[in-house]
Amino acid sequence: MRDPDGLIARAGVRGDPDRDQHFLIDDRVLDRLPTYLTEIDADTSHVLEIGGGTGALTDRLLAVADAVTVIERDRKLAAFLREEFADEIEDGRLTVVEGDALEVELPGFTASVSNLPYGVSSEITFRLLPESRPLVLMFQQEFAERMVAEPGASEYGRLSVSTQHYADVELVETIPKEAFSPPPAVQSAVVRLAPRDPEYEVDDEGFFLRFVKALFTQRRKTMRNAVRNTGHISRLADPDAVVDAADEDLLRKRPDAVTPAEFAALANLATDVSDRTDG
Ligand SMILES: C[S@@+](CC[C@H](N)C(=O)[O-])C[C@H]1O[C@@H](n2cnc3c(N)ncnc32)[C@H](O)[C@@H]1O
Repeated sequence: MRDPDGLIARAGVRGDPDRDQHFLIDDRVLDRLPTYLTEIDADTSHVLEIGGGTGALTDRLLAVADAVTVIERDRKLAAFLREEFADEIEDGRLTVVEGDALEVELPGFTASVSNLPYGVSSEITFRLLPESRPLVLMFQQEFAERMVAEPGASEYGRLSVSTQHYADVELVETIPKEAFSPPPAVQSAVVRLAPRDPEYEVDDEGFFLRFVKALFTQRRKTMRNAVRNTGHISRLADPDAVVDAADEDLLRKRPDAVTPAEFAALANLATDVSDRTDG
C-alpha cells in the first residue's frame, strides 16, 4: 500500500481546511474503511469515492474493488491522482473525474466509501442515498450521531428520520483528529448506510421530506398541534382533516418520539386526505 505521508509529499499539496481538505494519514483507519463494505458482502465491482485528495483511500479501495471512480474538485489534486495512478487508469480500473460532486453526473456505482468534504457532506449524502447503494461515509461526529439517533434520543430529529428513511444506519467507528493532516477542528465518525428493506413505502417522497422537516420545527409540541401549526410550511391542504383521520396515540406523541415508519404512514394519510379534499 502507498504510504499516506509519501502521497502528501509527492502531491506537494498541504491539506487546506478552507477547501475541505483533511487527508487521512492513519494506516489502520485507512485499512479498516473498505472492510466496512466487505463485511456486509457489498457489491464492490464499482466503488465511488467522493473527494479523492492525495489518493490514500483510493489506493485501499483499489485493493478490494474491481473498479473505482474518484470525484475530486481540486484541479491540482485531480492532476496528481491521474499521474500517481496512471497504471490503474491505463488498466481501466480507475477513473478520475475532476469536478464538483454536487454537480457532475454520478457513475453507475455499486457502493461508496468516502471521507467527505465536511462543508457539503449533507448535500452529498442526500445525493447518494436515493441511489440505494451501501455507503461508508465519514462525517463530523456530531452530525454522524444525529444521523443514527433513535426516537426519544435528544439528537433524534429531521436528519435522523430522513437518513433512516433510506437506509439502516450504524456508527461503526469514531476517528480522532490526529488521524488527519491537517487535523480538523472536531472529531469524526464513520457511518455505514445499508439500503433498508422496504418495510414501508411513501406515496410522495417530496411531500414526506417536507412534512418531516416542518413537524420538527415544533418538536416540543404534540403531533396534533405540530400538524395543525405547520400545515402551511409543508403545503398541507387541510391539516384539520389529517388530524381527524390520524391515530390518537400518534397525535399524543411529540415529533421526537415518532419513528420514520410512523411519519411515513401519517404522510401517506395526509396525501390521501388531501387527494380526497382536492377531488
Ligand atoms: C476530507 S478530504 C479527503 C481526502 C482523501 N479521501 C483522504 O481521505 O485523505 C476531502 C476531499 O474532497 C475534495 N472536495 C472538496 N469539496 C469537493 C466537492 N464539492 N466535490 C468533490 N471533491 C471535493 C477536497 O479537495 C479534498 O481532497
